[in-house]
Amino acid sequence: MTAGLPDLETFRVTADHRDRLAKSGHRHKFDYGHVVVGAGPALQGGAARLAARAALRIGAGLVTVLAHRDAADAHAAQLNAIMLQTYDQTPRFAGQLAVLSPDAICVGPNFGTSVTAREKLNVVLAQSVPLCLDADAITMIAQDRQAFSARASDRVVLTPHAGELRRLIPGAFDRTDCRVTLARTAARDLGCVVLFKGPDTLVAQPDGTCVVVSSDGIPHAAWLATAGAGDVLAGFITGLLARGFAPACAAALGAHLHLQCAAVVGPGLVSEDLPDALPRVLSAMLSEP
Ligand SMILES: NC(=O)C1=CN([C@@H]2O[C@H](COP(=O)(O)OP(=O)(O)OC[C@H]3O[C@@H](n4cnc5c(N)ncnc54)[C@H](O)[C@@H]3O)[C@@H](O)[C@H]2O)[C@@H](O)CC1
Ligand SMILES: Nc1ncnc2c1ncn2[C@@H]1O[C@H](COP(=O)(O)OP(=O)(O)O)[C@@H](O)[C@H]1O
Repeated sequence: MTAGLPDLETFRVTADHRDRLAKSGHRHKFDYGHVVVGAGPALQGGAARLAARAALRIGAGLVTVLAHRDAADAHAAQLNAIMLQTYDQTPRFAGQLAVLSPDAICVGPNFGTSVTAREKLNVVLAQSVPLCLDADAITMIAQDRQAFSARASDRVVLTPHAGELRRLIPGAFDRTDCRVTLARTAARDLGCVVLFKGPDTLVAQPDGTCVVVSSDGIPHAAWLATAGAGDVLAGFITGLLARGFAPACAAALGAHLHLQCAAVVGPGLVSEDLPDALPRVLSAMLSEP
């Protein structure tokens, strides 16, 4: 248990997690899953690219950024291993998504909250694969919570910070400031896995299960308070979803690895550094007996 968070299990990496994170044998890239990251407005693609790079670093076999054609030049100039697919009109977004046939999808990081962004979010919600919904996706869900709850399930992970969680469950914030209660309330009311970000990250499930991924004792964790760190976390989680980790496990393990990356990078950390610290973190973790 963690101080100040009674009755809460602390997330710990197990041998099974390590086995499943490793890549070995004769498997090929398609065996490790395909992540699609939905991107937003043309000149604001950085957050989607951060998520995409994080998903690739955590071992998804393929990662594609799906963007409007207007944004293609900006993305193409900055993507190499990550693939790029475009659509020319919002109605074609669904068709392109079907062609890509992802194993997990991330939407939210600078996705926008326009009418067309909402149409695309609805297409994503209709997919049967695991989803990580962050940032602007959460803001849109908060505007029509009932419709989301009717479609949500525990294959969906929402990753709100405190501002976003308040939008999702404003009434609960009037009743309590207990972060555990807030995370559990959101998971129960929305019917999906909720990762509540903060120095202590909470992962709650609709059945009330809740684990904490604590930053206690992790050097330099406070350097995660920087723009884009959450976008990277969304990418880590989506990559783990594509690799077949169950949503609550993907969320907690993703948050754990995120903290370990901060410890490796240290002071001066910016969000781009986090995915690129993952090889050192994974090498150390996978060589543990
Ligand atoms: N490099 C990039 O392109 C970046 C893009 N970003 C995108 O910018 C968009 C807006 O996201 P923001 O979160 O900045 O703005 P939001 O407006 O969604 O949320 C910020 C609001 O929530 C409040 N708040 C309360 N508790 C908070 C907490 N613990 N952490 C953060 N805010 C808290 C803030 O005071 C503020 O009013 C998203 O689409 C996001 O993905 C950001 O992730 C930053 C980096
Ligand atoms: N002081 C801190 N200690 C540990 N982790 C932190 C701290 N501040 C922020 N984080 C982590 O950094 C990430 C920030 O995400 P978020 O607020 O969504 O930022 P952004 O929208 O800029 O990407 C979350 O994973 C959060 O848990």
